[in-house]
Amino acid sequence: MEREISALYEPKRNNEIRIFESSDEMSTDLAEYISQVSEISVKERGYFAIALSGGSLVSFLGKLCEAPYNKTLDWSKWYIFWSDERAVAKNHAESNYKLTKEGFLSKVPILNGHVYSINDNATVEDAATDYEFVIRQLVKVRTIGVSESTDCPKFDLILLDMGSDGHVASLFCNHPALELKDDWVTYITDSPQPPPERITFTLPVINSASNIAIVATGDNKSESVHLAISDNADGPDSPSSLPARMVQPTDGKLVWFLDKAAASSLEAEKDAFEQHREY
Ligand SMILES: O=C1O[C@H](COP(=O)(O)O)[C@@H](O)[C@H](O)[C@H]1O
Repeated sequence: MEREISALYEPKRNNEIRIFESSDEMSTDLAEYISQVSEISVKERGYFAIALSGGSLVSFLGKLCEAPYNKTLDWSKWYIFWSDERAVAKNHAESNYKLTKEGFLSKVPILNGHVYSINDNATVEDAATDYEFVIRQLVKVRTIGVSESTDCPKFDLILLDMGSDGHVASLFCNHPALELKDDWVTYITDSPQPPPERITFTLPVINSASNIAIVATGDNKSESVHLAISDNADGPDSPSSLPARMVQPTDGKLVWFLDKAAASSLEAEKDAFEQHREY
């Protein structure tokens, strides 16, 4: 059975799909996954540099704020970044900082000095330049690792939430920002979803991470999940029409966290993969 399915579905190296029956199960497994990655990073490097995103992902971080993780994790070694931010004040309803602060950061003992939010008091261009500068300083002292293959920062974990159109961070379909090779952080002023101005990690930075997790929930994301994951999907015509498909770690590992609705278009895979099966 497994052999038959792998003929239908071409596996990609170092990718894994996890499909969950309920939000509660996803939240539980995501907490365990993040906890394991953080413990390995702290053991190997002395730090855990994690980049967060906005969207529904944040609601799945709740279990990390509870026992046992709130007591057992070495929170003093956590360094927090954002894969993208909207150009709004930090107390604005559309701010990714506000979302993650209220849903996660305010509930765990992470040191304030380790929280690297994106400047909401500058133009998007300046905020992107400043953020890249800060990251460069932290790479120099190795609080953030460096990728030997790409010379980019090597975050221990980048958590992404895929939008229904297949965007990740603030990298939108067919946007020129997807082509950037040398910048680590960039800005856009024409986001197809409000607000128009945003700051975002570029693909080289995302793909240089040691670990990338993409969360997608709901049946409005199922077609994009299918196009992003399956080599058997028709289209997209060019990779940039589906940014999530361009997320492919250079040396790291990618894990998809899907609920059943988001996984519902994975026809070939659906029969083959129970929860936590690797492909
Ligand atoms: O605009 C954004 O959207 C995505 C996905 O959000 P969702 O509401 O569809 O779950 C998010 O990952 C990204 O960080 C954010 O800025």
